[in-house]
Amino acid sequence: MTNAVTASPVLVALDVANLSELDALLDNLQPSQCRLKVGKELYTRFGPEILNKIQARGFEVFLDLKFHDIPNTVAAAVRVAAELGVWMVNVHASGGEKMMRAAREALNEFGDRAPLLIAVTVLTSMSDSELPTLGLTASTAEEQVLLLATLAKKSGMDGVVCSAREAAMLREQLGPDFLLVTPGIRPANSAADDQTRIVTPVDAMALGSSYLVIGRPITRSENPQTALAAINKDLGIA
Ligand SMILES: O=C(O)c1cc(=O)[nH]c(=O)n1[C@@H]1O[C@H](COP(=O)(O)O)[C@@H](O)[C@H]1O
Repeated sequence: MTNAVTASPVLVALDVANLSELDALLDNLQPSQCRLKVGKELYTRFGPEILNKIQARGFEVFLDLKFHDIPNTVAAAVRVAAELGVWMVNVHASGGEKMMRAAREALNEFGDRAPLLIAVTVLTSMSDSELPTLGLTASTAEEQVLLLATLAKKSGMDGVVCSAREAAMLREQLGPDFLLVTPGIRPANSAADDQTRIVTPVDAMALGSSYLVIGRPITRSENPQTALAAINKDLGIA
């Protein structure tokens, strides 16, 4: 997508439970400072209307519903996301090559207006020790991330969601243009919460991240705008 409204790589995760919390955040944040991510909680409660509301304020939106289903269903879902005008949408890479290719083909018909299509690899809340419980033979999350990211690139994805801890390895293996969207970002001295594979914003960019997904360190801070401004400043963005 062209005509980006912000130079910031920060995607603020709007994981809020009600409209008053959302409105407080929307009043506090500016489209020139960040993009916004609408996830399962907000979307399940309010539906596509919530996207109109946020986009009407000038924000570009990452619709994070992590689609994972049969190819026909996922293709139809990403097509609707494109019709809703979102800037980025995601699917689970573990849905496989056929599913990802179907999603890609569905978006091709939108040309330049197609949202960026991103595949989730291994969730940043997951640690190496959990992999065997899923029947995965990779001995580390990094190994599984590389496998899924390589498949995602081959299947026509614009990039992947991964931990910034895997960003340098993926940047080297998959080249300069493949987007690396990294959650699990924690400014120094922030609580890790339920994330296990965490990295600071500055380190994440240095490791090769394209976009940083940041939720609670901004949305639960006393002043979200100040928290975001501090992160942008650290990243050298006015
Ligand atoms: O796809 C995502 O955005 C995502 C993938 C992943 O592996 N880990 C992950 O935390 N996320 C999302 O990134 C956000 C992180 O929020 P905080 O942990 O509050 O910064 C949440 O909205 C998660 O749903």
